[in-house]
Amino acid sequence: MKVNGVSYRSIWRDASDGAVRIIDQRWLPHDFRIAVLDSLDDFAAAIRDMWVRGAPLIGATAAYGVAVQMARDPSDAHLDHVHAVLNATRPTAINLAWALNRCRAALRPLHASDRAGAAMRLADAIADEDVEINRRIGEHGLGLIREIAAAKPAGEPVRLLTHCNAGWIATVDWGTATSPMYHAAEAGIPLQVWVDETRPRNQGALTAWELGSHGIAHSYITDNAGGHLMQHGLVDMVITGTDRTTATGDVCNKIGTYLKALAAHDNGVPFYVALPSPTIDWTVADGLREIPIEDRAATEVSHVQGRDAAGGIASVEVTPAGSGVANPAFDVTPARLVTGLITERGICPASRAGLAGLFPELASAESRAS
Ligand SMILES: CSC[C@@H](O)[C@@H](O)C(=O)COP(=O)(O)O
Repeated sequence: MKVNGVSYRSIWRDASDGAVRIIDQRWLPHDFRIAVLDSLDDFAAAIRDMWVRGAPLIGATAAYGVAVQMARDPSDAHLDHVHAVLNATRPTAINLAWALNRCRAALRPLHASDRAGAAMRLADAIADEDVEINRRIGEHGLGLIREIAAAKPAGEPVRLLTHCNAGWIATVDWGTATSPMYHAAEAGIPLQVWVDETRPRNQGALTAWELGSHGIAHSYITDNAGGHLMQHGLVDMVITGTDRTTATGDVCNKIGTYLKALAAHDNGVPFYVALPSPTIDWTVADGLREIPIEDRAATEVSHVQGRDAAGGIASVEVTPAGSGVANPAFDVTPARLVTGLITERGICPASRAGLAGLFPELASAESRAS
């Protein structure tokens, strides 16, 4: 997608020098900076400390991390070491383990001298596949938005609510929850997007930055505003992303998603989740009990980062000295609260049968493995 009129992906291998570059998301939406990832420490820090973030982008970054490392030392021992280091960076988004396992399984049978080239081709393929998956999610989600628009007086906007940033910078391109929005905008359907701020890290500001860059009307709202807006009939549909969805359709996503799903359920507002297939964890049946929830630093809650009056980026403390702080970063929305899953193969109910119907080969591969 575009930044100041120039097309970017969130991660890419630069044709000029072969280096892996990322949009360094720590400074957005205020500063657009690009960083090079080179050492294993760089890749691990980039994922752990959220220079890159969002489940699909975490997976693609890990794949490029493996590729760069295979050019340095293609041994079995180093492959296992890189897998272990990167896999330990963030526990909740399944795309990380998915990408690392895929890389290791593809590289292990190869002679060491063939691994560097194969690893880089695979990382490029994972990135390209992500773009295509998200484009297709956008096409399927567009159908839902069209239906809502068709039931409204001409010109009245479709009002969507989204949580966190499941936008193009959370993926390689397009985004998951935002892809239907970009497709709707291209189709000329007027939109009004309610963007949850998503404390503590305010990823909603990233979503607002993205939508603003593409001319999509939006309002940045506090996390607690969504229920009120739904009660007053001001939300036609909720679309969120997901960091891990179980084989039974439970959806793990950024903390606060569950409360939005409850409010949507109470108010009869459809609650859809944009789900790329690499985000399905076929090994998990009960999201609430089985998905590890990332416990992040207290400073993310006690402090807020933003632009100060002098134009610099500053961090200020909001909690009183001595207060305890807890920071669970994700929650699980039970499948019963999810109206549907928008995947690259179409929309299905949030259920084992729904997912297996769209992805029979993945569902059966898992049942063979277990
Ligand atoms: C397309 S991204 C889906 C999710 O990864 C997104 O909604 C989210 O929760 C991101 O969390 P983050 O902690 O910023 O990585």
